[in-house]
Amino acid sequence: MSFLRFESVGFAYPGHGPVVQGVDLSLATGEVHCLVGRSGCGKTSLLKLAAGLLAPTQGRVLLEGVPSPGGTPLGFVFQAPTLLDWLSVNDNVLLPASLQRRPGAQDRAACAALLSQLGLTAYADRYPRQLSGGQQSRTALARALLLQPHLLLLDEPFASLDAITREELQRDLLRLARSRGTTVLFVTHDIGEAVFLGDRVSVLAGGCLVRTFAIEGDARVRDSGAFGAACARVREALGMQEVPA
Ligand SMILES: Nc1ncnc2c1ncn2[C@@H]1O[C@H](COP(=O)(O)OP(=O)(O)OP(=O)(O)O)[C@@H](O)[C@H]1O
Repeated sequence: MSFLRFESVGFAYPGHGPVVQGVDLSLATGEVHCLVGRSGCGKTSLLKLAAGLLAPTQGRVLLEGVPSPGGTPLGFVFQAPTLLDWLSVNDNVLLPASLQRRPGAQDRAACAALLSQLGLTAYADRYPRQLSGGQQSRTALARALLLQPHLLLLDEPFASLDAITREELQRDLLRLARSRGTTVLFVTHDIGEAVFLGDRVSVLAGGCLVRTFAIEGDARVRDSGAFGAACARVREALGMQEVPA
């Protein structure tokens, strides 16, 4: 059984034409799947359909075999870190637990472990305005992982970061997702980011899934020829022309 499955999924916002059409896609448990596509092609809408924040107007979205949202715990990281200004890093990360109950020792231990794994321990008592962009993104990632979600949905979470910080966070994300067996659906505009992170990369255009590529072996190693070739295949599927120097 696939972990997350889109079956002939279509979606239209009320009073508008379709923004997602005929999407068939299955993610295996623990898979990191990247969605790339031009602005407005329906990536965020597809993430929201996976989360059950939108209901398909055609087809169905199944999470662990039942229509989403079912009982599967999931985490969502948005493009902007969306931290609460008036809460410390520690309390921002604990928020998903605080919304359900008074955080207990187990929640605090999970929070401390995530802060440590993401290099944030020294910043636990700071407020979001006292953090760099990368630290804010790490805090948002820690918060999304607090309740050990089975599915992590990320909508261009590192888009505003500089290249060095972005690469560090990509590695942090992969390390944490792999060690926990978390299934990840990651939206990005950045082809290199998609090829580096994804076990598979899907290309979305005009709300339709046009191609899915498996990324294997050396294709995951940045600067390798195979990585460049995989990026070129994705670029071609996006209909992007190579511009001669
Ligand atoms: N609430 C809404 N009501 C009507 N149309 C919407 C709504 N939200 C998004 N859209 C439209 O749906 C289409 C797909 O939007 P979506 O946000 O899914 O695209 P995207 O690929 O994530 O874009 P970007 O990369 O720019 O974030 C766009 O044309 C957008 O204008």
